[in-house]
Amino acid sequence: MIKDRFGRPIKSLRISVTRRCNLNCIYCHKEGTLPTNYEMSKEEIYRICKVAKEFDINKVKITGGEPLIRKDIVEIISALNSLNFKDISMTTNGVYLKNYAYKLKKAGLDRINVSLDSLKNHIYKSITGKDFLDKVKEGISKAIEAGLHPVKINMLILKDINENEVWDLFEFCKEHGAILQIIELVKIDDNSDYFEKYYKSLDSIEEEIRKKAEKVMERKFMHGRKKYFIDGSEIEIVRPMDNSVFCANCTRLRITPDAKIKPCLLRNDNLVDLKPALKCKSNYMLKKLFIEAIHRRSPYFGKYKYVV
Ligand SMILES: Nc1nc2c(ncn2[C@@H]2O[C@H](COP(=O)(O)OP(=O)(O)OP(=O)(O)O)[C@@H](O)[C@H]2O)c(=O)[nH]1
Ligand SMILES: C[S@@+](CC[C@H](N)C(=O)[O-])C[C@H]1O[C@@H](n2cnc3c(N)ncnc32)[C@H](O)[C@@H]1O
Ligand code: SF4
Ligand code: SF4
Repeated sequence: MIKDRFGRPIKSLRISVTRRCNLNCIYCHKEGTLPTNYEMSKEEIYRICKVAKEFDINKVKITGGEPLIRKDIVEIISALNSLNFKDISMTTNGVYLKNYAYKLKKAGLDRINVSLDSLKNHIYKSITGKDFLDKVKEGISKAIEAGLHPVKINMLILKDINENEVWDLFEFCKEHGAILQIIELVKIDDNSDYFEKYYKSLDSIEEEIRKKAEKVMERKFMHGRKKYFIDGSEIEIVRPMDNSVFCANCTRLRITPDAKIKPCLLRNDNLVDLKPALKCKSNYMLKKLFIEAIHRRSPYFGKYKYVV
């Protein structure tokens, strides 16, 4: 298992297959990617994943923009499935999920995360810009029916907007057999005004959850995130902001839609462009660039941020 200079093993690849999206969430970090017209082909994604497997990277997450906007998304999942990853997952806004759930499962997708910040139509619309709440709910039901497991519901907490909906969303997840994932708003250059206005620390929410929990677990190789077990259901908490423990346990390498390795969500000064190497027949250069990108990783929050 390959490790970076800070002893962090590289266990998963997080691939943004597009930057395009059918929603317009006000807070969106677009996985930290920069605007581009280039979108990797299915073949390029496959080749990058094949090289990742050679480094013992056994988990892959497909994200966006919105991954279900790509016409060839089912073929992409099939191609990855042929590489025998232990875990293929996707994060989606769920708008197109109803039609895709069975096809994705059949192609080899193991599990799915669906973003849903509110169960109220007007709030959902004010966050995403679109009136698609019912479509997302239908998508979630189909994903569960199709056997994608687990289905996680991503709820990003915004002050004075949806902070009082945690327990409604928890009940919704319980009814559907899904896991609730509560997410802290992350600041990026593009959302700093929004951040000042709507950032909410998760301290009080986590404390409330902790008091109700029968059991707590830590995902050691996933940022040390905490999972709380309540009434036969689960809540996972994602708290990246100023969190050196989160970064110290970061085991992901990211791929941008324009075929660059992105060592950290919050940086764009250390990208490694794979496009020239993708033009070569052999994978030799690709492998060298993977090693270079792993070498460029450093925990963003904590004392090592500026180590080069
Ligand atoms: N700062 C930071 N945030 C991350 C990182 N990975 C995921 N996140 C955030 O975590 C939230 C949930 O991401 P998802 O795409 O649902 O996936 P995940 O929960 O990270 O991964 P799985 O548990 O494997 O499904 C999103 O807000 C992501 O931006 C990371 O490496 N750094
Ligand atoms: C960037 S989206 C891409 C996948 C898909 N379009 C979706 O919305 O699920 C992936 C996840 O990042 C989360 N996210 C977006 N902007 C964020 C921010 N500023 N802070 C924390 N999480 C964010 C979203 O809520 C979503 O769950
Ligand atoms: S659906 Fe996902 S990618 Fe699209 S704007 Fe919302 S968070 Fe961003
Ligand atoms: S180092 Fe920290 S901020 Fe950067 S990707 Fe990893 S967990 Fe996220």
